[in-house]
Amino acid sequence: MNIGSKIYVAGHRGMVGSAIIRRLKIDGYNNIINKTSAELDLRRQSEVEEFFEYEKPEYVFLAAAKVGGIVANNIYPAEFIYDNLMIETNIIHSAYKFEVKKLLFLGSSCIYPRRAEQPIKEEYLLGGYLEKTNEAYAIAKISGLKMCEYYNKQYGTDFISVMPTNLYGPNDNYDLQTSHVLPALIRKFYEAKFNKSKYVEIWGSGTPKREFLHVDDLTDACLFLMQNYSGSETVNIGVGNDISINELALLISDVVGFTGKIAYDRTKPDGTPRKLLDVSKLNNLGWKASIDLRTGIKMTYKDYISNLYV
Ligand SMILES: NC(=O)c1ccc[n+]([C@@H]2O[C@H](COP(=O)([O-])OP(=O)(O)OC[C@H]3O[C@@H](n4cnc5c(N)ncnc54)[C@H](OP(=O)(O)O)[C@@H]3O)[C@@H](O)[C@H]2O)c1
Ligand SMILES: C[C@@H]1O[C@H](OP(=O)(O)OP(=O)(O)OC[C@H]2O[C@@H](n3cnc4c(=O)[nH]c(N)nc43)[C@H](O)[C@@H]2O)[C@@H](O)[C@H](O)[C@@H]1O
Repeated sequence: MNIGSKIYVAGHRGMVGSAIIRRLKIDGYNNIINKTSAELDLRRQSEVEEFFEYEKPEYVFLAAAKVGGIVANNIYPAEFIYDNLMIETNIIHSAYKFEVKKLLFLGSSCIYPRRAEQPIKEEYLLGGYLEKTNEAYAIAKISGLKMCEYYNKQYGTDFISVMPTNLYGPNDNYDLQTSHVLPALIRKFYEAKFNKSKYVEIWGSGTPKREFLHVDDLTDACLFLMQNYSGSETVNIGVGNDISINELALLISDVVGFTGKIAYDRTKPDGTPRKLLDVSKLNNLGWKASIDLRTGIKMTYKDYISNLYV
């Protein structure tokens, strides 16, 4: 990939896609193409093929997907499997058909078995049952990474798959019904402080553990892998440590400056008890995360506040 290469970032308005674009521009790439879902619905095969035939991108970052937190995944499994299977199938097949030089597919740590040994190595894939709350999404993501593997095997393509852990950062989704835990808690603690509420309600028991990676670190890893890695084996992207949801809530309340109490809505699901990625493969390739969680949350909170008043 050089600065004049034609690069298609699918999902460029999302948290990950927008971070990839930001970074590509900083690095001087000047031939980036993209389309919103209103301009090109990636679930439509013929439209996607027409787009690839016309644009002939050389490199593709596949960051378009139907994405959401635990409750959205649990309530809308049909949408999560249909949208994601269609988007992946159309883009991966078009990338093969119109001779894309290299494609990077973004999966997710929820592809691994619910009870996987911790930390989770790449080879634990398909070694056990999936977590029910995001099974539909996970099956679609497993299909996507397997498509990359099979196309590489049969057609000799250069499609790589990365499995990021839970992400956060600027341009995240702050809708309290559909968001992930970190943006939801930033908003809940901010609003509770603003409204002088006595407590903030978090979902579930607070005991599940999660690993959080800032999206700028993710982007750095994706560009590093696009430049330095080829192969059908997936690569985990994470920070290598995790914290409980309770600890996360305390950290965010501290950053925001909320002094009230935390309450628990136990009618909401806990999901996977733990999903800490083993990132030794990525570390051995020469990449490590650099943004620590407190610093990342401070940066994200600042961004959240600045967007409230625009
Ligand atoms: N967020 C996380 O914690 C996390 C963790 C692990 C992996 N990932 C992976 O990272 C990738 C990006 O996630 P994200 O958090 O950036 O998601 P996001 O903020 O929800 O963005 C998703 C993007 O996909 C696009 N999209 C959705 N449906 C589409 C369709 N039918 N046609 C065209 N575009 C469509 C949307 O485009 P428009 O804005 O134009 O509608 C949106 O910009 C996904 O593959 C996800 O699985 C995310
Ligand atoms: C990365 C994504 O992870 C998702 O799983 P997953 O980490 O459980 O998704 P999250 O929605 O981030 O929830 C993580 C944990 O935080 C708890 N939690 C506490 N308060 C809240 C809140 O206000 N909002 C949210 N959303 N959670 C909250 C939630 O019950 C769960 O135990 C998958 O469903 C996706 O498919 C994807 O893989």
